[in-house]
Amino acid sequence: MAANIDQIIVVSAILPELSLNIIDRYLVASETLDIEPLLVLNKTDLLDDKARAFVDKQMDIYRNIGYRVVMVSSRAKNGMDDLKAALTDRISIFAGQSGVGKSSLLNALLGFDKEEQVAILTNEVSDGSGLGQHTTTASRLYHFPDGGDVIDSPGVREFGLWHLEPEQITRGFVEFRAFLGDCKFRDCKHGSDPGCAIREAVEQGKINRSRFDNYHRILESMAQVKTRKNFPDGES
Ligand SMILES: Nc1nc2c(ncn2[C@@H]2O[C@H](COP(=O)(O)OP(=O)(O)OP(=O)(O)O)[C@@H](O)[C@H]2O)c(=O)[nH]1
Ligand SMILES: [Zn+2]
Repeated sequence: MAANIDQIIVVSAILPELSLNIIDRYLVASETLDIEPLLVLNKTDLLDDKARAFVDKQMDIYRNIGYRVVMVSSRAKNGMDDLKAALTDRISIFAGQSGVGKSSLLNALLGFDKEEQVAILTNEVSDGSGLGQHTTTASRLYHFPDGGDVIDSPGVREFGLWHLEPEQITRGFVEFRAFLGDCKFRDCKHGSDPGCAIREAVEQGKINRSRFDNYHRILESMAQVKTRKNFPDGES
């Protein structure tokens, strides 16, 4: 599947919440799959000047490490030309937390009418798992009227990192790579280890602290999942 996909459209929005931790998770997944991500911030119609400046600054964290960012509103139809341009001639998949507006964006981009929207919704409900592991629903390929394609399958919209090794998580933070060989100890965990080049880069402002914090949060949450798997209590 991954072989056909050119880019992962990572959709986020200020509502339900703007979570950089979740963005970082999708970026790690994209980097591990070696598929270029595009960050799309939807619902810009909800931002006043102050909120917009705040969100823009958060997105700078990602622009500064080479990621593309597009700000849109599927409701107010702002920024949609930028998004269309990024989708042209490429096969994309849309990913992101529930409620950020993936369906709204796809419907707007595909020019779907109400009846077709109903068909897609029905398709989604039949999935149920949300994890993509037991998905029987077939993926569909849609053509955007202005060029480009999207592969849509409920299963690939929200994917997890649980199957990754800690080293893959580390490599998934692209701006860490330049420093990785410089840690004093080869098995450095990039925490409070002495001579950690990653932590030093954070202290020198070369790596953003929020990315560093999220890196450790992701590792911690994975360690917890692994513990639960090794010591199952009851059914789960
Ligand atoms: N204000 C505002 N609301 C939006 C915008 N786009 C979508 N919404 C609303 O956000 C809610 C969620 O939109 P969906 O398109 O269903 O979100 P989704 O990401 O597909 O959610 P799941 O299907 O649960 O994965 C709906 O109430 C939409 O009307 C936008 O640009 N601005
Ligand atoms: Zn280190």
